Amino acid sequence: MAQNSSKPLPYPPPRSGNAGASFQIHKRYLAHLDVSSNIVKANAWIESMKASSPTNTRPSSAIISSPAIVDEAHIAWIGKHPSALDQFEEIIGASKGKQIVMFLDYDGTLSPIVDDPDRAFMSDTMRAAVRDVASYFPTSIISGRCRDKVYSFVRLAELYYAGSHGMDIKGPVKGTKNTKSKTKAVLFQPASEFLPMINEVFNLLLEKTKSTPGAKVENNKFCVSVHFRCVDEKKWSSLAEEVRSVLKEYPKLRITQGRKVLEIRPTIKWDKGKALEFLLESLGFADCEHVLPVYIGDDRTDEDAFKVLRDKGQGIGILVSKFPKDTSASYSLQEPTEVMDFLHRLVDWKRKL
Ligand SMILES: O=P(O)(O)OC[C@H]1O[C@H](O[C@H]2O[C@H](CO)[C@@H](O)[C@H](O)[C@H]2O)[C@H](O)[C@@H](O)[C@@H]1O
Repeated sequence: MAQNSSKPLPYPPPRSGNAGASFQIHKRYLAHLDVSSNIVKANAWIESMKASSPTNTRPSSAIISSPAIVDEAHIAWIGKHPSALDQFEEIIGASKGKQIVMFLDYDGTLSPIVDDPDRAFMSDTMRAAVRDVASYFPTSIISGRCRDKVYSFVRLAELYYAGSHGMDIKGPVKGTKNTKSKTKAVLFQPASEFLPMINEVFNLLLEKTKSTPGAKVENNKFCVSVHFRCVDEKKWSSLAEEVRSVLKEYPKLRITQGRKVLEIRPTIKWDKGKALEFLLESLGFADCEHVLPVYIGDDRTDEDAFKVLRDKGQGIGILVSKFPKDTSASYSLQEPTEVMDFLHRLVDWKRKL
């Protein structure tokens, strides 16, 4: 059994460099965070949701055997996924002779995580940073949210939007100066046949969960989110069981976990990674060597996009996280304010060219 410890964890986690390379990361710690199956039992969902969005910046003491191990884990993790701000020159170096194309997740990346999903507003300064970035580089928002909802938060008409985890893609009507092809209004909805089923399940989940204080069900058009953030943790198992009991009648739907949320979506082979590939193609960069996709995201569903970039050996994945997570991203940023700093640096660099 792991022991509790009173020694505070370093915050912010150490940033600089190669010190971490010599440490072996604590395997049990990361293994705990890695749940690769999409359909897992209710308890595993719960553990995964807790791990992906801890209530404070300290990893759960239940999975750490000593503070020294936590320090080592942090340092080793930063060694493997260094700050995209610290390594800015390296990232820029990789873009030489290439067109940077930006992909940005919304919640936890452009807006801080808050209790009420309807109030996850983006700051005006972040909006200005995204607008500036989009004036130099083709830019897409890829979100688990319903596309209209994420647009209502971002309100920038010049961007591409991929809502419902990439199952609802729409481009700007006008082409931008950065696109290689003459851009037509892109619209792609690979899961449209699931719409009636998703609505049915949304209503069933609303009914089923209404007796659980704090539970919230959100209709994201081609998927549904069941929020646990405001539910007493003692009730998480029964809430997860309610979700599972509804879903067992719908074998064509699957459940994935995010930050204190269960996400119900069609079983089709489509995710944020596929959306990234689709958007690159729509922008005229399919099989192109002269493109550098940069994807920034904070959640488990963003891993599909990080993995596409890693498997292609092309592009830059940046995970937004304050604590070690198993990830296919190469770099890290700690929180949305660091994302904004990174966007500013990109724009400043481009303006000086
Ligand atoms: O792909 P994303 O844009 O990151 O969307 C994933 C989910 O984000 C939202 O939930 C998360 O943010 C909420 C607001 O900060 C927070 O209350 C919740 O606990 C987080 O899970 C959104 O509401 C979900 O529908 C998305 O699936």
